[in-house]
Amino acid sequence: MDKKGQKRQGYLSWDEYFMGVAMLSGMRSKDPHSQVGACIVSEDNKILSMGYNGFPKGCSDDEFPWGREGDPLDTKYLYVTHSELNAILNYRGGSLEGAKLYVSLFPCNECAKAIIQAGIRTIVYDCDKYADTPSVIASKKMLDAAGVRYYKYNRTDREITIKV
Ligand SMILES: Nc1ccn([C@H]2C[C@H](O)[C@@H](COP(=O)(O)O)O2)c(=O)n1
Ligand SMILES: [Zn+2]
Repeated sequence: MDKKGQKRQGYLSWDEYFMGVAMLSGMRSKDPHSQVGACIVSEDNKILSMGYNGFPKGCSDDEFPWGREGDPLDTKYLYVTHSELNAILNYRGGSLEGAKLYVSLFPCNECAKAIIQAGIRTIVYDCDKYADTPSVIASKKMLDAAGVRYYKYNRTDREITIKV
């Protein structure tokens, strides 16, 4: 059948598009172990905000620690802002009520609190490598109680190449 005059096939699905944007955002992270990206989308599929894990403004990527072990004050954990929280805080447009969050790693308990309070109703996540930790177990407990829906991103194995 002649395809002339018909729409192009093979375009990105909404989930591929927004998870792709979240992953691209994660590529800005300086964290040597886990680069996490997030993209917040309105109910009608408009991108509202993005974020990645990093230190707060004024806290130098070269001076604050990126380590994972040892004295807690010498690890990243007390200083880093998670991608989801950065995406929420980066939003300047008002309410996030009813929004969807695409994130490359399942949200921790602290981000879950912010997600719930911001009114985000749906989470699409890719990796859940910390599923057995108290932080993620508590996160799911709160998200369930608050009626925030979450589902795993269905990887399509599509390779998206961008030359810059
Ligand atoms: N949902 C999440 C979970 C973690 N992060 C950040 C926090 C750290 O920078 C990194 C995790 O480090 P790891 O323990 O894997 O070395 O990812 C986030 O942004 N969002
Ligand atoms: Zn978090």
